[in-house]
Amino acid sequence: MNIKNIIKSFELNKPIIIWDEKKEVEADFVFPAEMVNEEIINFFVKKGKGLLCLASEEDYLLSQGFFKLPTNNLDTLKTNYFITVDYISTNTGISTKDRAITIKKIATGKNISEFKYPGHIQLLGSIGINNRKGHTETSVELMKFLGYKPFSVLIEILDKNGDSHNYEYIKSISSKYNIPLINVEEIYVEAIKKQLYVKPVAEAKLPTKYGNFKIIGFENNFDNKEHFAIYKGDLKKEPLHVRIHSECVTGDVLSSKKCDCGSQLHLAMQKINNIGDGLIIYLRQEGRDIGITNKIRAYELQDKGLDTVEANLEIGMPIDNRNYAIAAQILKSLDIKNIILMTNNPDKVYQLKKYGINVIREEFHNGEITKENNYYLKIKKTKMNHKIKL
Ligand SMILES: Nc1nc2c(ncn2[C@@H]2O[C@H](COP(=O)(O)OP(=O)(O)OP(=O)(O)O)[C@@H](O)[C@H]2O)c(=O)[nH]1
Ligand SMILES: [Mg+2]
Ligand SMILES: [Mg+2]
Ligand SMILES: [Zn+2]
Repeated sequence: MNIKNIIKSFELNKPIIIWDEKKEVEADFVFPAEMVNEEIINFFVKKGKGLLCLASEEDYLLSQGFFKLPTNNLDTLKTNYFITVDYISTNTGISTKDRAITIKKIATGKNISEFKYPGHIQLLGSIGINNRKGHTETSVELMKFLGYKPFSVLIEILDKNGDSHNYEYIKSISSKYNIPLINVEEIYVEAIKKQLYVKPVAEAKLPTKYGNFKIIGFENNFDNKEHFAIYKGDLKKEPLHVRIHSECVTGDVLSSKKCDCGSQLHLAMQKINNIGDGLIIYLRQEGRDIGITNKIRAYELQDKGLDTVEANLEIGMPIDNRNYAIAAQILKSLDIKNIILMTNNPDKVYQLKKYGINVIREEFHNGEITKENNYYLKIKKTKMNHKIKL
């Protein structure tokens, strides 16, 4: 993401385009609300043609007295619509001049007492990029880390025929007007690198069968799950040995032989105890983050002959739903940047690097191979590209 180009575009009174390939190429023009003017609104409604919206943080809007529209919850995209408003001194509210005034007034901190409603500016509440990766959240987040006030104006782009979701058209608009095209995912990654949603809040001794460790608890505003970490020695050691372990209650707690999880966890504890310095992050991502009940559903199908990949797909779940942004956040909260990662899973390495962690190298980390987990591990190796030695 080229931040200079984005700011340059705004300074030339041009928007940027934020697009989302996952939502079948939804693309919106986006501009900082604090800089809005008639000319840009005119461009938005002429070339964008969708619904003109002003996005801001939900908590802020609520604190200013703006409120949400009732919903029957049938909108699967979960757009967080607030009321529509016009600034009190506007005329009909619909002219580009009126709309620019309304937007500016919201961005300068006016509260609901100075607005008429319903009106012509649709308000949207951002619930944070960690909770939802929509245009609302990404555009507000982008404003924040570019140093603008956290208010964005946005409008969905419809093509010549009035259709949305046309990537070729969006690319052509971007090059015709020389407007930077930015992906939702790029903004998400940048937010994970720049912001800190997690902080260590408690630490205690944890003597174990495998050595004397310390355990750390976190305040987590990222996904609100109770992830924790254990470590031994000096966390300042560089590069630090790190194991990022996803919860497997059947393997870790019940000593199930169906997988290698419990043995991998204990091996990591033994290794770190021997090395003297290292960290294990225990992520509450049961069942590759589909939850224990879904994992049991998948196990039921595996009893009937499906493999671990087919079973997840059969119950309508992704093969692997894990996002390691939270692991990158925990490392960042502990001031750890350079690591040796104990894993056979290339996706852990790929994602951590993407989120700004310097994985100096990966250390092969085989658990116990049993007759019960052999087929499962073979599938992980062949279908999920894990570097398991069988
Ligand atoms: N959905 C599903 N999840 C499983 C199955 N078997 C194990 N898991 C989950 O897979 C995850 C394994 O976590 P890890 O051992 O940290 O990760 P990994 O992908 O094996 O990668 P490395 O061990 O680092 O090489 C845990 O969340 C388990 O609960 C299965 O058959 N189906
Ligand atoms: Mg939209
Ligand atoms: Mg594993
Ligand atoms: Zn397991």
